[in-house]
Amino acid sequence: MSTVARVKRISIPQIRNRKGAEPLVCLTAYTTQMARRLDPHVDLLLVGDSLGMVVYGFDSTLPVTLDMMIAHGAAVMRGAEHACVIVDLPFGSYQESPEQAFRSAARIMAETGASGVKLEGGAEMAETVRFLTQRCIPVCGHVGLMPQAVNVAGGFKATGRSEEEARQVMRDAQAVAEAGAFAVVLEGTLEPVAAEITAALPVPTIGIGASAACDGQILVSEDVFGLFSDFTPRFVKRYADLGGQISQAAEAYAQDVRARRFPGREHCFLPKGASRTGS
Ligand SMILES: Nc1nc(=O)c2c([nH]1)NC[C@@H]1CN(c3ccc(C(=O)N[C@@H](CCC(=O)O)C(=O)O)cc3)CN21
Ligand SMILES: CC(C)C(=O)C(=O)O
Ligand SMILES: [Mg+2]
Repeated sequence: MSTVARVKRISIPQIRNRKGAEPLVCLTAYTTQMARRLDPHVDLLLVGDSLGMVVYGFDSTLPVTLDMMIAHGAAVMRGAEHACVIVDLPFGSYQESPEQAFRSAARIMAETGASGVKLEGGAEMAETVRFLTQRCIPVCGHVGLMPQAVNVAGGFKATGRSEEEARQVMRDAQAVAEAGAFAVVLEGTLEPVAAEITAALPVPTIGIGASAACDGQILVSEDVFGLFSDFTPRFVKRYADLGGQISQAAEAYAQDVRARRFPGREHCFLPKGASRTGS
């Protein structure tokens, strides 16, 4: 046995056991470098299919492929040692049948080393959630505003406004939890509905635009750091303006190159004995 002290990764049972305890801190990550920065501060990193919109510039998450999710999932795993890493199943990779979902999820597990997968859907996906969890694949549910359903919903719209919608989201959350999901993401859901669902479920709810009543919170990291501005959902709080800093840095670099201020002697490979400071 190794005597070297190593950081042990947060496990799926540890995430599940945080129900009603300290809030679960979650963010998305798509790259190794971002994962490295976030890893010490979060409980869970989600490799979200939102990368289709944030990284690839698509106007929905529908064009995202399983191969893209696997490439980014593996990249995030190379940068994260402490956080539990979960990968989204992309549109078209799981809706057809539990068997299709298993084949896609098994590729994610084997080829990325992530601890579990997330899939969108409620009661209609409960059978699939059970099929995966009974076959060694931890599943996180995702109900309420489901971005892969954008064409059915007619936009990215909050849900739970009518009594009927509220009952639907509750039914969906309970169905996936009952089917074995270790946690359920609640997106774009009115506060009283999110509070009721959180009280009813035996597993943690992770909210995005679903109020402080949830057992945890998640946001898209690029929204949090000011690196994405195509749109800003009202549930986003921005903690930095890295996009503005990149613009300023690019402008400064361009000015330096045009004025021949960059590169300086310290950036050059010089013959032996040449002075770096003199001219
Ligand atoms: N950068 C980013 N952040 C996200 O949170 C996110 C993605 N991308 N891509 C996938 C989905 C899409 N999401 C979205 C996108 C837009 C709104 C939005 O504009 N909502 C409006 C209300 C729209 C309505 O109700 O008609 C808002 O004011 O929040 C919400 C969630 C959440 N997800
Ligand atoms: C925002 C979260 C919940 C997500 O599904 C994603 O980033 O794709
Ligand atoms: Mg997603």
